[in-house]
Amino acid sequence: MAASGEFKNKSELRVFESTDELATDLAEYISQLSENSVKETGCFTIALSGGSLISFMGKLCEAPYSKTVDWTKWYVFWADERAVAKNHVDSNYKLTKDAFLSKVSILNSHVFSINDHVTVEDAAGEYEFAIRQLVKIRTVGVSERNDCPRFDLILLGIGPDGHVASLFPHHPALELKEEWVTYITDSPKPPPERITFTLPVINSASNVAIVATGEEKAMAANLAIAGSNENSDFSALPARMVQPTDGKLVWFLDSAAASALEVSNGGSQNAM
Ligand SMILES: O=C(O)[C@H](O)[C@@H](O)[C@H](O)[C@H](O)COP(=O)(O)O
Repeated sequence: MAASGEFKNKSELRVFESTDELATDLAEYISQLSENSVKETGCFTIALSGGSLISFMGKLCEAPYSKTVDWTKWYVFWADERAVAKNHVDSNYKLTKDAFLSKVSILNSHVFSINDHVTVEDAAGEYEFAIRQLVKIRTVGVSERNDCPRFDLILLGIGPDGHVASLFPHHPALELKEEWVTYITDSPKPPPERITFTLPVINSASNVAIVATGEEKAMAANLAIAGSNENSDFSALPARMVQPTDGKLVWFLDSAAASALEVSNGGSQNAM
């Protein structure tokens, strides 16, 4: 690890010289969270995003994790999903299945993908209903603060514009307080129709990890992590609004994505 830093708001920054190093540390981080959660609650609930993030899950499919992780206790969700057929090249389900799910022994009945035969609005409503049922039977934990589902880990990517999941700058979806899952039909990043977790759900997670690699993410990562409070328009950068209430946020950056940050080695920094 090239550098790391703890911030006042309990978030942590990990910077890596290479994406291979990042993927190795990410696998260890996820494996550890899985082990702790299975010990505590008997299961591990993880929500994934799309994009390059999934390519960094490959190490989890290799030794030692392929053998040490108790995959039968995993429950997999999507923090956002495109409203396309599950076998479509744009589907996050397809992306995750090809790169990860097809290589580990997670039970099919523990994988919760969206209904791709209905409208995006209905898909969002059905997805939220399914999660509400799983909270009722305590498969998914619940936040004591606001009855939101409390996922053990939500894995997010970040766009050059600072979007996370399918929550884009200045979008009304950022304001939602009651809904757990919503839908958009105007995504600036194609395809246009998507479902997405809302911020209350993301910020109710026990752990959130944001993974960013490449120069094109450097500005958004810097603004989100070290942006000055003068720029109080948080809605301009959804990634800055990821502040888990009773959870921990860890940033995984390669050196290119961290290139706009001045992070002293191991030093602490004022974050957002
Ligand atoms: O479905 C999506 O498009 C994603 O969930 C989205 O939030 C993605 O994670 C970021 O856009 C980063 O994508 P890249 O890492 O591929 O740039």
